[in-house]
Amino acid sequence: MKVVSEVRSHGGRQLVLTHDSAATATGMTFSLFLPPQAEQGRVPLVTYLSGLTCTHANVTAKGEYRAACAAHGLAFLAPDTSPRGEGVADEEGWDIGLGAGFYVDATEAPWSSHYRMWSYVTEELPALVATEFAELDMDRQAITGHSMGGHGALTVALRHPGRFRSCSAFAPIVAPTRVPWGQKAFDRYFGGDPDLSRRHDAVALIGDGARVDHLLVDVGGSDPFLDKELRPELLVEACEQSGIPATVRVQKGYDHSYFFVSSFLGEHLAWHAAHLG
Ligand SMILES: N[C@@H](CCC(=O)N[C@@H](CS)C(=O)NCC(=O)O)C(=O)O
Repeated sequence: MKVVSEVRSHGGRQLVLTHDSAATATGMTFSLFLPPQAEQGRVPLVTYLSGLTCTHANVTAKGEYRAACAAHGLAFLAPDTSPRGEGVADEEGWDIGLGAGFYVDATEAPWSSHYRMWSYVTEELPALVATEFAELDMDRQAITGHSMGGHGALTVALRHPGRFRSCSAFAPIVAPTRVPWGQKAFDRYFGGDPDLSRRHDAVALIGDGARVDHLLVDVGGSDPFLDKELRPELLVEACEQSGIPATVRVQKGYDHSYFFVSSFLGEHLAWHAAHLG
């Protein structure tokens, strides 16, 4: 692992790091913010999964999370959204391939050789940061994400009961098997395999019995993707039917951008901090 950059911010350390990933068989870059409290002892970790077209850099530059992380003593981990580099498959369109890994392990060629973002974010990256940063308390973790990353956060939390004390999301794709972005991705990455697809669909997972303790979700009322791609009402219905306590808020006038995410990320971090103790 190599440090690409390190800067002081809000009394903490904002790092960008790179390493060779066994999961994706590529180099991978991620960012990690360590709050000032990490200099005195171990701090909880919030993982943030980004949306379509993003790298680690979008939230790191535009997420405005550092003040809240420093106030609450939270570390903030932001991985990339796909493998990149020579030999990594891509296809025309920003909703597939590079920047659009959908947090799954692809089974179909040509994607399967590198697109293994599920293994990367659920196993390899947490193990790496746990080894490299003794100041992280991996028994106190939370997860959140935006859009495709909201889908990632929900599915990762639902399939790892007990690992995350809290899960939240911004404008998540809640039922990828039922919307164009998800259908296109699962068609390419899984050849449309219905069982694999179902295991990466938050609403379907809840229907099949997966649970989290509680959820906090914000969506923008003026998000152009709301009705066609995000469909938060399906998550509300699934949570009502399954008894998952969920706060799903429609934020009037907000769109899908980082102007929306950054407006509520501080509130989400305060909510995570309350659960992380
Ligand atoms: N590129 C698409 C938009 C894709 C998009 O909105 N991506 C979101 C996540 S789903 C994002 O965070 N984009 C990067 C950014 O705003 O920095 C378009 O032109 O309509």
